[in-house]
Amino acid sequence: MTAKLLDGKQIAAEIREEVAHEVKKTALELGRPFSPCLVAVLVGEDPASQVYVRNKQRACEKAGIEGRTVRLPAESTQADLMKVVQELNEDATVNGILVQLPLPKQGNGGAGFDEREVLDAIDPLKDVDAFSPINVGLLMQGRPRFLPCTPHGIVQLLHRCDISVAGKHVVVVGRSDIVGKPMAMMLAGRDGSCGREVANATVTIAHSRTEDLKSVCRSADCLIAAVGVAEMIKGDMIKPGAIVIDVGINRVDGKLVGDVAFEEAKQVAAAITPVPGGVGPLTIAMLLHNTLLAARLQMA
Ligand SMILES: Nc1nc(=O)c2c([nH]1)NC[C@@H]1CN(c3ccc(C(=O)N[C@@H](CCC(=O)O)C(=O)O)cc3)C=[N+]21
Repeated sequence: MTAKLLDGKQIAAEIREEVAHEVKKTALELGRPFSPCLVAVLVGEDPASQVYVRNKQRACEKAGIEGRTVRLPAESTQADLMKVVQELNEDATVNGILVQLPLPKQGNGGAGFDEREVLDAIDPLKDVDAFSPINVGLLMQGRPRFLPCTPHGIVQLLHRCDISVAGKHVVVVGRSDIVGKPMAMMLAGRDGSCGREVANATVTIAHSRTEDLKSVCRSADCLIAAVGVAEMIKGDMIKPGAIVIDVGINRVDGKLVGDVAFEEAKQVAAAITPVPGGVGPLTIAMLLHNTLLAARLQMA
């Protein structure tokens, strides 16, 4: 038996359609043009970041969202970047701000950028990534404003595929601020604490220092791989019949591969997300969702 493919691309298209519909509906209700505006700040010329920002721009257009990109050279200073963020905070035509990560290592006169200072400076009401301390704190307290895009995309995927993790053991491999940590909080929450039906899981956060990672992973009814190491999760690390969510986006010999050894895993799992076409497209869909939400919050 081979695993069912969880079609993130298809679900992302549905969500983007819903956002587009909501944007149109809001314009009708307001009786005036309404087009939320998302600005991505891209420092330097990292090819992967360029692709992502381009995809995001295209998705925005189709949803009736104005997508703009502010480009800064890799040699910019911290002060240059802080000034851009301040200007976008103060610009009432801008609803959402996203500073593309990672920032180039060689920037800021060779010293590198202070990423935390930049994220801390983004207006929490425009923080569509939900990386600012206020939005992280609200999520931790179970009263989120914006949900971080990748974990929220995964919640939507599970929900829309009728997969319940309530009472089940979820193992999240990876403890990043962007995916691992918020993912764990969202799935462990009470019903509705994240405004979503996917909750009440028993969650383990595993990482590079976990002893006997294989046994921990094998105990998972739902395994979420967010480590950033190509094909690290092998078939024998998966419980037969488990749900496997692959968050990895690794470029190997010009090909995109996940954190899960897909061919092995699909022989063992009940359902699995592919890479590409899994979690990645959902991240973008939830970014559009957050941009619409930001525009609404700023009207109120
Ligand atoms: N402030 C910030 N917010 C982010 O959300 C953010 C970021 N910085 N930096 C980089 C990562 C990465 N990321 C991806 C989103 C979509 C795809 C995506 O759509 N992937 C397609 C394939 C795209 C391709 O072919 O390269 C897929 O998986 O099917 C990938 C990667 C968002 N990130």
